[in-house]
Amino acid sequence: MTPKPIKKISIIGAGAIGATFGGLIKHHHPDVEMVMFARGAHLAAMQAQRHVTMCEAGNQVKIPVKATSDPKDIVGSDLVLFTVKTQDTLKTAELFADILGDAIFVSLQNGINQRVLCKTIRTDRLLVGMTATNMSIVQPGVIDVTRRGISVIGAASPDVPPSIVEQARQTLSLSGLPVESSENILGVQYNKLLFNTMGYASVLSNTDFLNDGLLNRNWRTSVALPVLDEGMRVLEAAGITLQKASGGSDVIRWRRLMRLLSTPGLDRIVRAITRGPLSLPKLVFSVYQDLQRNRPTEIDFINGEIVRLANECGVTAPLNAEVVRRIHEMEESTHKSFQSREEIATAFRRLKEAE
Ligand SMILES: NC(=O)C1=CN([C@@H]2O[C@H](COP(=O)(O)OP(=O)(O)OC[C@H]3O[C@@H](n4cnc5c(N)ncnc54)[C@H](OP(=O)(O)O)[C@@H]3O)[C@@H](O)[C@H]2O)C=CC1
Ligand SMILES: CC(C)(CO)C(=O)C(=O)O
Repeated sequence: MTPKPIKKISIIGAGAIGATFGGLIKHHHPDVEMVMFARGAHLAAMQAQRHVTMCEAGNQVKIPVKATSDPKDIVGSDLVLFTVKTQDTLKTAELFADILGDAIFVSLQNGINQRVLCKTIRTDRLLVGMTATNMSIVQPGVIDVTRRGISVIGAASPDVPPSIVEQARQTLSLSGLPVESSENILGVQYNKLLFNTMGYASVLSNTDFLNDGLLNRNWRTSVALPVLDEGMRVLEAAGITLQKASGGSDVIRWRRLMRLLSTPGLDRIVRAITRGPLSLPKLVFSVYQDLQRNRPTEIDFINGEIVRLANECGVTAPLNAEVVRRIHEMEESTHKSFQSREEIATAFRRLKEAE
């Protein structure tokens, strides 16, 4: 069967990630009908201005979009991109599930959301994915395109015909962002999740993960490597095979690299190179963005997912549990005071020794 052409696209949760994909598709393909579902001040700004502003490397573009909060506006969509935070997944999906018709539904969120989405969304239309892009809402209606990374999508179950996966991939690629598909999307999602377990641990000390975290021997060997090792042990116990995206981060390679960096003197040489022309990007993790905005984070679905899986398999994950505990503590405190890298490294080293 020839897939239906994509004429109308809706973005449910048109925040940092969703508005970027939606905005860029509309920018490059003005004939596509683009509907952005958002809420609060961000929705109000897009409605008042009738556009979303995208900033990238000092340039600004204003892209005309229809912004709404009325679920009925979804009717007739050929593809729906779902980009709410993981904790909002079920209640948001339920608002739209009965009126999606034949729309292809693509979740591009962190976490393993298919478990929840398959309860409400047609399984023959349900795709999930991961994105290694990095974006943020810098003010209502304004998105900063911080990093154009790869995104990968795939069928959440064998019910989805391969032609639908390919059509979704081609549609999201209209944004100009690289998008590929994978037959082991669960492995891709967990690969990214493990990367984020280390990244979110770096948020505890407001550490620039690549430049000051991985290249700092004490933090790397006391926090990043043990958190990753623990996650990998849990996934192995759960029988999950990791899969990397082409050009994307591969946690198995990250682990090898981190161990290699412990060769005497090597991290100092790498640091000297990266302080020069080969500087590493500064990632602004979404957990950090949420803490800054006094919002609940997705920590329960990332480091917390490792803890959940560990419980399910009868093993333990105390380091990931500690990241979850500490991030929740920060969510609850009014002053987001970070501890130093050294304090966090000492606390995690003690925890590891106590195992
Ligand atoms: N930002 C990034 O760089 C990256 C994010 N991700 C993942 O992508 C997903 C989306 O993250 P991100 O774009 O940063 O999140 P944002 O908070 O920027 O965007 C989500 C948007 O959805 C809105 N929303 C929530 N519920 C509804 C609803 N019922 N109706 C309409 N709008 C709704 C939110 O409103 P409100 O603010 O009021 O809650 C918010 O504006 C997350 O899973 C995140 O982990 C993955 C890689 C990178
Ligand atoms: C690693 C990153 C920034 C995506 O590139 C992310 O997934 C997050 O901030 O949650």
